[in-house]
Amino acid sequence: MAVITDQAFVTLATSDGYGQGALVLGSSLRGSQTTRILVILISPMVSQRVRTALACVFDEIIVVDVMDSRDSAHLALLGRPELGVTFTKLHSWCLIKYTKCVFMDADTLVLNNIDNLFEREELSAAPDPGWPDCFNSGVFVFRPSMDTYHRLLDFAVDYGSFDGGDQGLLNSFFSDWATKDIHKHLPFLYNLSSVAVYNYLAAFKRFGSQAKVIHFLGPVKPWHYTFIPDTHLVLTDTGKPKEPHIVDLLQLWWDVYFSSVMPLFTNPEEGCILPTTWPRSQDSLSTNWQNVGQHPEKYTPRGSLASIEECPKLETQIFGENYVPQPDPAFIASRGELGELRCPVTEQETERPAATSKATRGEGMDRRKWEEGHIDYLGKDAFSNIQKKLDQFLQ
Ligand SMILES: O=c1ccn([C@@H]2O[C@H](COP(=O)(O)OP(=O)(O)O[C@H]3O[C@H](CO)[C@@H](O)[C@H](O)[C@H]3O)[C@@H](O)[C@H]2O)c(=O)[nH]1
Ligand SMILES: [Mn+2]
Repeated sequence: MAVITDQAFVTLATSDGYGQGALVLGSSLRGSQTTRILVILISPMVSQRVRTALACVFDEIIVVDVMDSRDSAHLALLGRPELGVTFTKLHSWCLIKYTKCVFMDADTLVLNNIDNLFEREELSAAPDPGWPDCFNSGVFVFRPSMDTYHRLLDFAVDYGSFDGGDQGLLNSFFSDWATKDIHKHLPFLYNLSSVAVYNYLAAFKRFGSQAKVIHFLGPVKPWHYTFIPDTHLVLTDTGKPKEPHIVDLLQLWWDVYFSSVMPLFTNPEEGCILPTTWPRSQDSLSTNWQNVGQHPEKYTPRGSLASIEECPKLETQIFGENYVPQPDPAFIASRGELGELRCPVTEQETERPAATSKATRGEGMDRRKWEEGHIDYLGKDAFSNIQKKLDQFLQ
């Protein structure tokens, strides 16, 4: 299986939590037998322990500065105060030693080989489930280019992002995505958001088994749940299982975590235990995926891990010779406001939703309820209230 060295899957983790997600994503990509390089951008906040595990899964680990939109007004509208740091994704365009890349959020899981995405052009992405004329920025095909990188930063300074995160920015920048070229529309199955279960259950039941990538979009991520290995049960924060299809999706994620990621942490002092084979999508993930909606006992337990290998020595790389990790000083001088995009390292670590302030937690919960289809039409979600919010926003 020849590796194509000028093309890469790229993900991002600015904290250990998202690092866990990235480990599952990377393992699932290995399981899909991809022939592309796996790259992760991390912030200096990611712990050594998680970096060591990441080095077992990813070909290249790159430490980058965190960029933050610090756009609390728009992020509040989204109910996700923590997402300003997703501007850090923009660093992906600096990976110019690759000619083409596929960016994937750390909360995605690959069920089947998706290497054919590299046949697509920049910027190809799937529709966002909340507003399908926008693309979701959790999975997208792009061409690294310092020129595009600087133009994106420029654009961010001039116009900001309508949602405070990278998705708003990228949709404004690649603004003809919705209408210009249908080849740049990836099928929804390449970025099947778990909220689709609530949005359109019938379609999920009809087409869901063909999914290639699951995206655990929203404030509560798979690593926020508790997984009981003996029973393969996923528990929510309230202790009760959620909607059965969501539990099935979470179990897919946890199966990969349990079989491929946990062993990486078994003995961090003496290197880690590597799975001899990554679970292959065809004979494991997909089998379980076909069983979605069935009883949990139909899940095939993952094979046990046979041999112990030394974890490859961690090589944290800063970008290659041509990489410019920050805009050059002249650029900053011409754009004093660029400071707005940066935030000191100590402020980068985002907390899981339970640890956020009461006010923001309230907004997060509202969004979550909304996403789960529990909409308070007569109360706070009444049209008059939404209209008020829209008016405030548009002013
Ligand atoms: O503290 C953080 C937050 C995010 N990320 C990375 O940024 C991605 C996006 O954040 P995520 O929490 O996955 O956002 P979503 O819930 O998926 O929300 C949507 O909105 C975001 C902001 O616009 C977009 O980045 C997402 O692609 C889009 O799906 C993550 O997967 C990570 O790779 C971090 O590393 N650290
Ligand atoms: Mn995401």
